[in-house]
Amino acid sequence: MHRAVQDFPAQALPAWRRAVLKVGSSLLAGFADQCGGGLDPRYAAGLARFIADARAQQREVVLVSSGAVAAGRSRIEAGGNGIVLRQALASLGQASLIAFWQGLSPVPVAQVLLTHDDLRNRRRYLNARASLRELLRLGALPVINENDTVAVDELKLGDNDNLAAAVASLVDADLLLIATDIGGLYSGHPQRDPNARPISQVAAVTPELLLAASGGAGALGTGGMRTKLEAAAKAATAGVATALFCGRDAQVVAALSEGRLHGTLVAARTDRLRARKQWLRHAPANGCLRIDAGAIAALHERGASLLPGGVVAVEGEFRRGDVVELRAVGEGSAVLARGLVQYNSVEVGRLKGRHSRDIEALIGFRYGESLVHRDDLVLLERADAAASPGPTQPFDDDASDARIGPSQELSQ
Ligand SMILES: Nc1ncnc2c1ncn2[C@@H]1O[C@H](COP(=O)(O)OP(=O)(O)O)[C@@H](O)[C@H]1O
Ligand SMILES: N[C@@H](CCC(=O)OP(=O)(O)O)C(=O)O
Repeated sequence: MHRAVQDFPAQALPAWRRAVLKVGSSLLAGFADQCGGGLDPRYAAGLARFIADARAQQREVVLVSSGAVAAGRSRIEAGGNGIVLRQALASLGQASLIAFWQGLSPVPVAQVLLTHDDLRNRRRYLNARASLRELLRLGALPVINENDTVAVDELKLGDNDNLAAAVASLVDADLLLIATDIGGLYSGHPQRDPNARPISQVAAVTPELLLAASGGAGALGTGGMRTKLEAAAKAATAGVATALFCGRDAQVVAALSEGRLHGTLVAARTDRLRARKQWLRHAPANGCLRIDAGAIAALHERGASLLPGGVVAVEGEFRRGDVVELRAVGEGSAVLARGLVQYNSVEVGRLKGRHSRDIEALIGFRYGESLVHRDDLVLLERADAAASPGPTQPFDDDASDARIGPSQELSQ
């Protein structure tokens, strides 16, 4: 049965500025005839060109790349497919995988290994996010893989499709691109079901679709189309659209740079920011920051991040990555905003009222200039604020106006 990318007519790729591109083993490995089973650049080169084109268009790409196990297999004689063997092979192949992408990338590549546990833990999640943002700011290409050596059972995301969806949410991407060895999603297994039809657009990932995609992976991949659809469903919930396409077809890959997709587009179910802010609105808070009038105006009028200078008092005990409420000074004042705090309560206690350039001098390190970044902050309507529970601790009268920092502290 002939399955071709022509099954998938061109459609517009949603506008994007930051994307996560996932490249599966099926595109990188398995051409034993030419590469002794190691990594083969024949398809990866086109994808690397797409990444370079994106950079030239002032866009950012984070790469999630499989292929470590396949690369490991080419370095050592080992039969079988057991989990411990795969972990060892991933370890043997990971350095080659990074070297492989570096050989194709005009900019420095950076290795990032993650597990599910890293992304479930709010502090490690924030740390990973900050590192990835910094890598992008520096102009590097982050190349992410699952940390297979330590990832088993509940630590494991299990497949890089789901890892890519988690990363898309982690880095606030507006698009998830999944390159694989088939044109897109079919209504049945494309190699086994003669009646399988191509599906160009998916408005919602239904159980029926998941069933249609459950026919298993190709010879080299792990998840098959099912994990790609599961990943797309997760991304959709986080407000990110997913494009599934054939990374083996040079024209399909080149068309992406021009905003055309030949493949399957899974729509986002909500706006990305709305999904995040919705979560923030309802997540339980562990503390409260009392902020001054300058800070309140900056948050409302300029959509600013909260810098230390605008904080007057700290209430409750919280850790980096916890949700805190922002309130004006004064008993009975309503919750104005909620957000993820970048420093713990002791650190914020030392930083309050001070200029952000002094952060390192005051606490010995620095995660960034803001206490609550504007991307991690939701301003509440009056109705939300009224519904919020009261402060976790009584108002701290020790905070004197004399310690309030300059309002120009609240930048961005
Ligand atoms: N409904 C379906 N539509 C498309 N592909 C499917 C479907 N069901 C199963 N597949 C299989 O999924 C494979 C892609 O997944 P996989 O082998 O895991 O690749 P990767 O290494 O890119 O993750 C396809 O080559 C195809 O054989
Ligand atoms: N972490 C493994 C990849 C696991 C995986 O999801 O593979 P794939 O289905 O090819 O994307 C590796 O690097 O080999």
